[in-house]
Amino acid sequence: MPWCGMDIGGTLTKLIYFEPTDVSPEEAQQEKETLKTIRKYLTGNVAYGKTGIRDKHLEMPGQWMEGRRGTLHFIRFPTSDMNAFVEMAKAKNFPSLATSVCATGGGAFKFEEEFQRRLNLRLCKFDELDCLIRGIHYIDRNSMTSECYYYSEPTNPLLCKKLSFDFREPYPYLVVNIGSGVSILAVHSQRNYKRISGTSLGGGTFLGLCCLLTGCQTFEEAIELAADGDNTNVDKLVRDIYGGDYGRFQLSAQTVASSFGNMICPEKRESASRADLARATLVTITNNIGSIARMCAVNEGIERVVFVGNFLRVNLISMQLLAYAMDYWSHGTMKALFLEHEGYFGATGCLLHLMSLSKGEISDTDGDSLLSDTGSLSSTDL
Ligand SMILES: Nc1ncnc2c1ncn2[C@@H]1O[C@H](COP(=O)(O)OP(=O)(O)OP(=O)(O)O)[C@@H](O)[C@H]1O
Ligand SMILES: CC(C)(CO)[C@@H](O)C(=O)NCCC(=O)O
Repeated sequence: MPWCGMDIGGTLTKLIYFEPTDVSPEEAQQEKETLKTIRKYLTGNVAYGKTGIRDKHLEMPGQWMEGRRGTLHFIRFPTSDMNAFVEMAKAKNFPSLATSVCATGGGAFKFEEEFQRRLNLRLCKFDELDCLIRGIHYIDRNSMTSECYYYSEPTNPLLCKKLSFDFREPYPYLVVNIGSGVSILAVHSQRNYKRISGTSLGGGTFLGLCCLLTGCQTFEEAIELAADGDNTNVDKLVRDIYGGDYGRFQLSAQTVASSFGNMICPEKRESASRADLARATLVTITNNIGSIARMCAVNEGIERVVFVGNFLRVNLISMQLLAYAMDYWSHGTMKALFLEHEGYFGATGCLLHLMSLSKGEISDTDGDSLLSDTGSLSSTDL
C-alpha cells in the first residue's frame, strides 16, 4: 500500500509519497499490480497531467519509516485541479488499495464528502499546524543535506550570501507560514506551540493582485516579471516626501513611505511598467509580512524567525528582503531563517501522523484510529 501524506491548501495541494526501496523479490512477487503501477507512475514521472509536478531536487533518499528504508518524494498540483486528481486516482484504481487516506489543510475538510462519494475513500484528517510543526522537526533532522539556511550580510547586496544554519537547538522559534494566507506560530518545543497571529495578506494576495495589475497568468511569470521591475517607480519613498532621510527617526531616504503611493499621479501611472507593478506588489506583501513577523517576535521575546510556505518558492527577492528587514529593523538582534522544503512540511507531518495513527499513538480529528484488530496498520489504509 502506498504511504502518502496530503496537504490540501487554499492554492496548492502537496503530496508526500514514501517509496520503499528495500522490497525483497518475494515481496515484489506478492505485491498487487495496482500498487506497482502507482509506484511506477509516481516515481517514473516528474510531471502528472497538465499541472502536477514532482520536485525532484527535494527528494529525500535513505529514509527509515516503520522499519522500512525508502525515498520521500515531493509532489504538488493546484488545488483547483482536484477534479482531475480524483479522476486520475479512479483511473489508476487507487480505491481498490485503500479504504482511507490521510490528509491535512483546509481541503481535508472541504473535500471530505467528495472523496467519500467519488472514490469511496475516507479522509483521516489532521490539523494543518500540528502537521507543519511535526514536518519541520522531521525534515530538519533527517535531511542528508543542510535544511536550514540564512542570508549573511543581508543589508549589503555585494556581501549577502546563503549560508547553512545549525537548527539542532531551535527553541523557541517563530514560524511564519506564507501560503495563500499567513499563519504565525510561536514554537517552544516539539509539542508546545501556539498560533499567535495571522494575516490575509499573503501569497494568494501577491498572485491575485499581480494577475489583476499585470495580466500575468502564473506565479512563476509573476516572479520573473518582479525580478525585472523597480518598485521605486510605484512606491512613494521617504526621499519623495522629505527630499532625503528623515533622520530624527532613522528613516532612510530609500525606505518605502507609502506602498503604491506614486500611483496617485497620472504620469507615474502611465510610466510604471508591468514589471514595476509586479515588483511593487511583491515588495508590499513581503514587507508587510516581515513587519508583522517582527512585531510578533518582539512580543514573544523570540529571536529566530523561520519563514516557510510556497510563497518563497523560486522567490529569492522576498527571502532577501525578509532577511534584510528582520536584520535592519531589529538592529541585528533577529535572524530570518529559511528551509529548503519550503511548502512541504504540512504534508510531511501528515505522513508522520499516519505512522503514529497506525501504532495507535494518536487519533485523527474525528477521534478515529486506523488500528485493525491485530493492532497494526490495516493494509486497506493509505
Ligand atoms: N506553482 C504555483 N502556483 C500557484 N501559487 C504558487 C505556485 N508556486 C508558489 N506559489 C505561491 O505559493 C502560495 C501557496 O503556498 P502554499 O502551498 O504554502 O499555501 P496553501 O496551502 O495553498 O495555502 P493555505 O495554507 O493558506 O491554505 C500561492 O499563494 C503563491 O503565492
Ligand atoms: C486559513 C489558513 C489557516 C489556511 O491555511 C491560512 O490561510 C491563514 O492563516 N490565513 C490568515 C487568516 C488570518 O487573518 O489570521
